[in-house]
Amino acid sequence: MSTLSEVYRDHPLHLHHIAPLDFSAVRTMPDSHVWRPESSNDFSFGELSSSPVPVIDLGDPNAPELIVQACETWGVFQLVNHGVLLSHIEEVEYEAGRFFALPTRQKLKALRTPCGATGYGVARITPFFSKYMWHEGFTIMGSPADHVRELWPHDHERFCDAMENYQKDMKGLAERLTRLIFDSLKISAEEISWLASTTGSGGSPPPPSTASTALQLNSYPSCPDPNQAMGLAPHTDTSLLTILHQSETNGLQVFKPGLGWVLIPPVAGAFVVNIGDILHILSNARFPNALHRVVVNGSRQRFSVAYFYSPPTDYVVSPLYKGLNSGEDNIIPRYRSVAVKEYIGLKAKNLENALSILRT
Ligand SMILES: C=C1C[C@]23C[C@H]1CC[C@H]2[C@@]12CCC[C@@](C)(C(=O)O1)[C@H]2[C@@H]3C(=O)O
Ligand SMILES: O=C(O)CCC(=O)C(=O)O
Ligand SMILES: [Fe+2]
Repeated sequence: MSTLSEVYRDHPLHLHHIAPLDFSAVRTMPDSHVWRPESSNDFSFGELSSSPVPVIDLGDPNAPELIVQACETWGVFQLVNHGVLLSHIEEVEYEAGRFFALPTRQKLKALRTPCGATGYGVARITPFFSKYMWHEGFTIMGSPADHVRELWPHDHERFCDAMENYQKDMKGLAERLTRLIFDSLKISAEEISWLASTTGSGGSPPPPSTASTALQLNSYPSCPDPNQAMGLAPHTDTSLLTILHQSETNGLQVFKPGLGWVLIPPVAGAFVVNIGDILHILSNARFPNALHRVVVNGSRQRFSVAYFYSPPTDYVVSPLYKGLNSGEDNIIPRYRSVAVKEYIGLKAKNLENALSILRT
């Protein structure tokens, strides 16, 4: 089976000639980065909406129902009391900050290779937009050692340990959430045999989990003209689900039909969990794949860390959710089946039209 980085390497976007702007060197907005000169008219009142994205306590006995409800109405929720050590979150934020604070010529040593998916660079969705984003990223799949060894020859282990510990934590949490959501959708255990079992029965060790995962460090430098910039353009994630930690600066917004762009304010210690394209397909469109974007700030740099969790690359995704009541049985599938790696290829060519290509 191919790994996630191999699959992304098979679908290169030729971003290698695009390096992020040297944000520390600019005092005015280069035209290449100016969005919406016609003013901020799509920052609708949704931002001031009185119905915020739900904040759910994972220790609450009603958490499963609350999560499914949030998945249905928003495709996104915030999660507190999730059991992940605060020190692990802080270490990742600290190391990410240390990386992005390096001088540009240092960061460029970690620049993604021509077809590579990992390392320093612009967002993968960049070629689909005519303007550049006010953003720099660092993509990790497994160990980041090869990218950072050169930057800190005597001291790269701290960075690597923080990223690897955090990925372990995220994997555990993602498995827990996936199991909870699939149980609620009455999707049988055989259908998700790829999910590591925590209740290894009969003394046999649980099967190795082969989920596809990636970690993305995001930095949005402070911007001389935030109203004309875009931190991260509107997109949905390619994952089953994404677990995001944002620093204490506002910026993340989700699009809710009928409401507009709604701010997801940072809540101390919370994760933002959002539904990606793959769970949207698996749920037969019962759960929306949350469309989200990031706006930038005039005085503060913003950071976030996103963990993308998906089934193995050769897993065939199909609408498994058939309705909860017998009357709803045999609901018509809205999408045709698609292997994870095939879907990544469709997205590399078509971005948000990838889903409509699969529509039955
Ligand atoms: C596992 C993933 C998920 C990726 C691609 C690959 C590594 C980097 C991820 C992101 C991170 C930034 C937004 C996004 C839209 C982007 O441009 O790169 C994400 C994308 C996706 O969700 O498709
Ligand atoms: O920075 C954020 O809050 C969101 C990042 C994001 O959407 C992503 O990495 O896919
Ligand atoms: Fe995203």
